Amino acid sequence: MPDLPTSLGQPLGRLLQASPRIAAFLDGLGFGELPTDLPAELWIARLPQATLLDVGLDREQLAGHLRLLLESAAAPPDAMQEAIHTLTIRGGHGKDGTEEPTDLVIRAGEIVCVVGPTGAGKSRLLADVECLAQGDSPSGRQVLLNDAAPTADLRFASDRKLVAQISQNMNFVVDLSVGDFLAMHAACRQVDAGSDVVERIIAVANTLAGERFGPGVSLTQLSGGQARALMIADAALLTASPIVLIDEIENAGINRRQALDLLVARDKIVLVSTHDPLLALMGQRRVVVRQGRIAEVISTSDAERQVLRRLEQVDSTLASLRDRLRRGERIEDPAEASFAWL
Ligand SMILES: Nc1ncnc2c1ncn2[C@@H]1O[C@H](COP(=O)(O)OP(=O)(O)OP(=O)(O)O)[C@@H](O)[C@H]1O
Repeated sequence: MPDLPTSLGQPLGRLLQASPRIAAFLDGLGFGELPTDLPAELWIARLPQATLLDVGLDREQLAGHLRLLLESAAAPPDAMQEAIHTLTIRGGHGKDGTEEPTDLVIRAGEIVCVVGPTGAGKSRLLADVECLAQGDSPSGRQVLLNDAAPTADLRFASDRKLVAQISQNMNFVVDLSVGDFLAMHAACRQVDAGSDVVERIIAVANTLAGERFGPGVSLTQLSGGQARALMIADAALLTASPIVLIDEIENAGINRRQALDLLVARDKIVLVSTHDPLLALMGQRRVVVRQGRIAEVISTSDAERQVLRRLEQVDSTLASLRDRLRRGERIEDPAEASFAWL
C-alpha cells in the first residue's frame, strides 16, 4: 500500500495524488487551479470568505470533509466489496400491473436517489434490493449483481450481508455502550483488536452529527441523528457490504454531503430514498417512482448542480441559525433570513 498522507498539514498536491476523490470533490466545488505546494490547512485558512460562501461550506466543514476523504483513502480495501461492480434492477411492474420498461444499472461508487410521492413505492424499491429480489416480491423485480442472479448462498447468508440498510428508525434494542458495540462488530469482522477503528468510527460519526458523543455512552441514549451518523460511519469504515441503502437522512442532524461522500469514497453503491431536494440532487441520477413503478430515471444536470450549490448555501445559513437558536441566542434581524444575497 502506498504511503498515504493522513493529515491536512501535507501539501495539497500530495492529497490530490493520494485520493482522486479529493481532486473530484474540490473540482466539483468549482476550485480551479490549486496551489499544490501549499499545506492543505494553510490553503483552507487563507481562503477568502466570499469563496467559502460560494461553495456553501465553512472552513471547519471543508477541513472535516477532506479529513474524511483521506480517512477513506487510507483504509484498507475490502475484498468482498471490490467484487461487486454493478447492481442491476430488472423491471417488474407497478401496483396496477403496468410493466416497468427499463433495467436500471448502478455502478460501484455511484449514488442514486429515489424520489416520488408518499406511498409511491420508494421503500418497496429499496426492500427489493435489500432482499435481492428474484421476481418473488410484490413488484416482480429481479436484482442482478455483476450481471448475474445472486446465488442462494449470497442471498441468504447472514454472516456476509451484501446490503447494509440504514433506515429511519434506528432503534437499538441492545443496551451496550457505543465503544463495546463497535468493538464487538470489529471482532466479528476480524479487524485487528489493536487497531484504532473504534475511535476512528466515533470520530467520523461526530463529524457527521452535530452533538458529539463518546465511546462510553449507551446506544439507547443516542439521538436519532447520532444513531444514523454512527451507522453511516460504521457502514463506511467497518461494514463490508458493498451496497448501502438509506431511507432518508434527516436534514437537521447530519451533514448529508459528507455522509454520502464518505460512502462513495469506499466505492459503495448507494441508494437513498428521499423527499429532500438537497439529497435528491446530490445523486448522479434519481429514479422517479410512481404507482409502484420506476417511471423515469433522471441524470442530474449541470444546471441542477448549480441549483444544488445554492441550496447548500441556504442550508448552511439555516444550519448556523439553528445552532445559534440552540445556544439560546435571539435572531431578530430579518436580513439574517432574507437570502437576498442569493
Ligand atoms: N410495484 C409494486 N407492486 C405492488 N405493491 C407495491 C409496489 N410498490 C409499492 N407497493 C406497495 O405500496 C405501498 C406503499 O409503498 P412504499 O411504502 O414503498 O411507499 P413510499 O414511497 O416508501 O412511501 P413514503 O414516502 O410514505 O415512505 C406498500 O404497501 C408497498 O408494498
